[in-house]
Amino acid sequence: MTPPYRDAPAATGPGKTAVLLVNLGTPDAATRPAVKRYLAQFLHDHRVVELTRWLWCPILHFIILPLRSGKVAKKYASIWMEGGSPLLVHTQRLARAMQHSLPDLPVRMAMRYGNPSIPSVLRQLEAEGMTRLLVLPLYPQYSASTSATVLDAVNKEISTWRRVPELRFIADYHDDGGWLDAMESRIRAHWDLRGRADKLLFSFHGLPKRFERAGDPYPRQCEAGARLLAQRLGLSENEWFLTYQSRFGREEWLQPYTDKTLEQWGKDGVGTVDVVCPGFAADCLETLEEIAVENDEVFRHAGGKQLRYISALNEEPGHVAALAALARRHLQGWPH
Ligand SMILES: C=CC1=C(C)c2cc3[nH]c(cc4nc(cc5[nH]c(cc1n2)c(C)c5CCC(=O)O)C(CCC(=O)O)=C4C)c(C)c3C=C
Ligand SMILES: [Fe+2]
Ligand SMILES: [Fe+2]
Repeated sequence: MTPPYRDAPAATGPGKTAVLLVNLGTPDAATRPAVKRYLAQFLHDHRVVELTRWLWCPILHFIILPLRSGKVAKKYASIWMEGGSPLLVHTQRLARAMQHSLPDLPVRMAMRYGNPSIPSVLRQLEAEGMTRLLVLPLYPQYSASTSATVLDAVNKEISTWRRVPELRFIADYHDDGGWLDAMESRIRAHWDLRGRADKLLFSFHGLPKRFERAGDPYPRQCEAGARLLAQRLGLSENEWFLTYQSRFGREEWLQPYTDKTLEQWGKDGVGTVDVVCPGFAADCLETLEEIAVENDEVFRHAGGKQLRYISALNEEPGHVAALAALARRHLQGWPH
């Protein structure tokens, strides 16, 4: 029987170290079929939906994909940029800027779901002679549903290679000094421009509560990072709050929920709120639409005056410097 391994490309030099940035992924177009394709790949990942196939597949194929894809495509259309989905555009710009900061090795980006896929980018790097790989998932806080599944996809691809690269993986950077500096500057820059709101809300993507009970460190890392930022910003306990957004399905997710909190604050007479989403390295549907549009409506409808969304770090220089320094630290001891 022929072994299932791909031949190693002929060695052409001493081997290369490469950095791979990975983000979640996004549809190729703001259309129903493209969103359906993307959601189907995403929601078949067992790290994301931990249900047995026989139970989940009928729900996914007959209820969720048909009902959700069109609705979500319209939301994507409302935030689409000239170069594509904001998540893709900002991740591409970030990777390009990081390449300038790390000129002596290739810096590439891939998406866990959709394009450019992890296998396609890894094969390109392999063809260029890559023998050492640093994987940096663009998630400051570790979760099995995000960071771990990136490693799964890398391992799945290289499990078919005869010569696998040496591998390093950055699991999280929620308390990294450089990243905290960048986040702090981002918030202060917003305040310099628009003044301080009555409250600063740290809104993180949610997870099923079940994941926390199973030992996922994500909520602890969200809390630790938000507290460090609040301290750096000199905020007292009643000036900031942490919530979780983007609930999916009927079971309980991490609480307190962002939308319910904003609704209550609107009713309680809180006038203005600044919302920052430190879990999102790049702006995307969950920030530009869910926070800046949907939750703004929730807040104002309940009586609030104004919700000001503080944009993600995206490709801004402080973010690039922080991630380049983080990568350099993890590359120590490797020739490049
Ligand atoms: C179904 C369960 C989901 C889990 C668990 C989950 C965790 C999780 N997601 C992010 C980051 C992003 N999620 C985004 C979109 C998105 N997330 C889910 C579901 C889960 N996420 C869905 C179904 C979608 C698609 C949109 C929708 O149908 O509502 C995005 C935005 C992508 C974009 O194209 O803009 C990001 C980013 C994290 C960090 C996380 C766990 C910590
Ligand atoms: Fe299926
Ligand atoms: Fe998500």
